Amino acid sequence: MNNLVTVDLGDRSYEIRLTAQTRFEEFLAAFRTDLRRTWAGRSCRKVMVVTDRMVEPLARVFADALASADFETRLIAVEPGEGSKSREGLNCLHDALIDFRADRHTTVLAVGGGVVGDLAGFAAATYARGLPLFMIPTSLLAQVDSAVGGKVAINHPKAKNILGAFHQPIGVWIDLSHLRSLPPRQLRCGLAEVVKHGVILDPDLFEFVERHVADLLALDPHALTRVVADSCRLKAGVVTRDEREETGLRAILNFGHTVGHAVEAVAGYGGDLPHGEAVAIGMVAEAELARRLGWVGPDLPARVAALCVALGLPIRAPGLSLDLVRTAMTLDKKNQAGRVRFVLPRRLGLVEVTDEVSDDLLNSVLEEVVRP
Ligand SMILES: NC(=O)c1ccc[n+]([C@@H]2O[C@H](COP(=O)([O-])OP(=O)(O)OC[C@H]3O[C@@H](n4cnc5c(N)ncnc54)[C@H](O)[C@@H]3O)[C@@H](O)[C@H]2O)c1
Ligand SMILES: O=C(O)C(=O)C[C@@H](O)[C@H](O)[C@H](O)COP(=O)(O)O
Ligand SMILES: [Zn+2]
Repeated sequence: MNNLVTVDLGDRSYEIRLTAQTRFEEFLAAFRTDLRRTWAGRSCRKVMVVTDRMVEPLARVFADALASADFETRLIAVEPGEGSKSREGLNCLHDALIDFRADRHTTVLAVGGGVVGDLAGFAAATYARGLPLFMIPTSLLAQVDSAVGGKVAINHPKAKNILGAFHQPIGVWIDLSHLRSLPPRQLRCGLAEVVKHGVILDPDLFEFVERHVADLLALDPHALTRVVADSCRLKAGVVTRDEREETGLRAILNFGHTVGHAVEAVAGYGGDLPHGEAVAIGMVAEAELARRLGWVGPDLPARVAALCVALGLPIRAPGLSLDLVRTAMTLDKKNQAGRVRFVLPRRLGLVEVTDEVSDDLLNSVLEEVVRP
């Protein structure tokens, strides 16, 4: 087990630990260490384990390990998929916490992908004004992105993640062996966010993914370790400097997401366009916007598109309504004074936030995205 990275946020700092195979004594020791750092966690005797039905068997193993270490545990499994990141899903967790007689010393343990992490995290942020949250991300997307940085949320039917909070975990436990059961399509979704990290911050990471597509899709441990470790470090570096997206720095993590979140919302949560695929479509569209603005030459959008295709990710969302996609963008959280903002590349490894994309330019790029 390696301590991968410390997310340095003063008294809310936490460790991201990476292992190739969980040893439960090590997990329990790390969990206890992390609990001791928080006032509520110091007296924690109860743990609410939140998972989804696909990941439930794995979550049960962690719940059993905690029970054998004298924690009173309760496990709740939501339906898998984006549809659970909803007000109904949140109600279900709040009801379970009430039923469990959770108090402010009860810890929420999220075991699952980004949906479980965001949903359980928002339940933890809102119950009794904030419970300690520990994350065990089990999808690649959650390991490289969503378990890091404290954004927790549910969706509104019209806007992704619009009901949410910043609520940092007290610890993150990443076990690469959990990826063995992950469906290949979900593995690809995680790689989309890795490509994003390469484009916004790290040309070496981007080129590494270009060279190791087959290894990554085959779950080669060295290739996986590299992309998970680099992604966590890169994201932690951004989050420590702009935790709440106040200075604008954190917004760079939203490359591909202005278009991505809009097409995801219009396609319908729990439909056939998971987040990672929507991000791939969004990155290709936004790289093309940068080209048409003269910010980059043709090479960068071509490489982003080629890499997404090589990874088996879609780069178009044929048949979606352009009008609905435009309307969804009006609810993007980065908007200011009614203007839609984009994170666009200047070169590989460098991006800039802009609201200077004309309606005509945006429409012409989106027409290609949605063309049947
Ligand atoms: N908070 C953030 O910073 C942040 C960052 C990126 C994405 N997100 C959010 O994350 C969500 C997407 O996360 P995701 O891609 O993990 O989707 P997900 O949570 O729906 O997981 C994808 C599927 O894989 C299954 N699964 C997960 N781990 C598994 C495993 N080890 N073995 C077998 N099956 C497994 C799940 O049950 C689910 O069916 C979106 O809601 C997105 O908005 C949040
Ligand atoms: O952590 C961030 O900040 C991100 O933007 C990471 C994104 O990959 C992630 O999808 C996040 O949930 C988007 O945040 P939002 O504020 O645009 O909802
Ligand atoms: Zn994302």
